[in-house]
Amino acid sequence: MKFVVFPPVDDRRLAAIRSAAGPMQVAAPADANAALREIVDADAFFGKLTPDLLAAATQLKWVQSPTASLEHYLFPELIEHPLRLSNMRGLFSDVIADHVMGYVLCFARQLHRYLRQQINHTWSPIGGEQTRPGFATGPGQVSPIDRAHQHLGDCTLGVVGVGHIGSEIVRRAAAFGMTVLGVDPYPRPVEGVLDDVWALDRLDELLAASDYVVIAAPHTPETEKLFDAQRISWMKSSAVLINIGRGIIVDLQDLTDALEGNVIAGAALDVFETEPLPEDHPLWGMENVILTPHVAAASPRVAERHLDVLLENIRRFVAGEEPTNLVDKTQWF
Ligand SMILES: NC(=O)C1=CN([C@@H]2O[C@H](COP(=O)(O)OP(=O)(O)OC[C@H]3O[C@@H](n4cnc5c(N)ncnc54)[C@H](O)[C@@H]3O)[C@@H](O)[C@H]2O)C=CC1
Ligand SMILES: O=C(O)C(=O)CO
Repeated sequence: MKFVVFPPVDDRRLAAIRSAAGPMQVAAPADANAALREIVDADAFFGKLTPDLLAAATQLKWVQSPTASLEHYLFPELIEHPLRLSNMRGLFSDVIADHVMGYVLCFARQLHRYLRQQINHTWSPIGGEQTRPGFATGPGQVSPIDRAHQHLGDCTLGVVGVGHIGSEIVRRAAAFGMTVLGVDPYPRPVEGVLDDVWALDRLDELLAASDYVVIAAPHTPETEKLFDAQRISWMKSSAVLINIGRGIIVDLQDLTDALEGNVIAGAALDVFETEPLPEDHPLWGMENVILTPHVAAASPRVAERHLDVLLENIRRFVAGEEPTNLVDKTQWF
């Protein structure tokens, strides 16, 4: 058996790969021509598979993608090929869920607006001029300041795509006392937190009920521009749209128009239809928008987890077992 790694990885990783591969031969070609020669009799591959490499392979059975998302990895010959493909999903679920809760807490407590004020040394409670929220209007009355700051226990968070990342978001939101909803084409309960994940035909119901809508779905032919003007208009006018899945799922122009027209109250985005977001895009200047540059998955643990998945799948391949994170190539996830 033979395993090819291309493009090359560092020496420490290569040593770990060789150790996991045991009796399986490991080739680490230094350039594309060498990779074309090595892949001819390879059984397994890790890295960036191109149409040329696949065409040269004669007995490839398993490929491990280095990324979670596959929209830039798949091509027609690969989809049709009988080989098994596994991806890197699940490595960042906890840290991305933390990132999402960061967005939620900013909007609930207006932290993103107070940060802007802090830069200008401005003391100005959002919602009004009073300096003692909760006491300004007398017992039992809700002051404008109180109204401008949410109680998370009163809020509903709806997740679109309850997979690895979506499940972690559901767990965290529930721990903050939020009501949680979820839709997924393959609904599976999030144990102890959300028994009834809805089928996709209830997406608009989820949108109408949620104060925070979080997109944690992959880019697939079905999710492309899923959030257009019409779908965004199903959301509450007080709601916030959060996207940490893929930028193409949200029509950026429609979202911009919706924010400018107060169709929804805010947005927090880590991924964009165009990355980097152009410098002159109107979203940069909106006070009710939080933008992060595709960093929701960034964490010091990712590199080790990435290697762990690869090594586990090499071990499984050698043992004749199914890889973890197997992908349905026709569905792109
Ligand atoms: N912002 C970032 O840095 C990162 C973003 N991602 C994105 O997050 C996506 C999800 O990652 P995981 O949760 O690990 O993957 P996963 O495969 O565990 O979960 C994806 C879920 O989305 C569901 N889904 C598929 N089509 C759908 C549709 N039309 N509507 C609603 N749900 C649908 C699937 O059934 C699955 O349950 C990835 O595909 C990737 O695009 C992943 C890693 C980092
Ligand atoms: O692997 C992915 O899909 C990512 O977005 C990593 O940031």
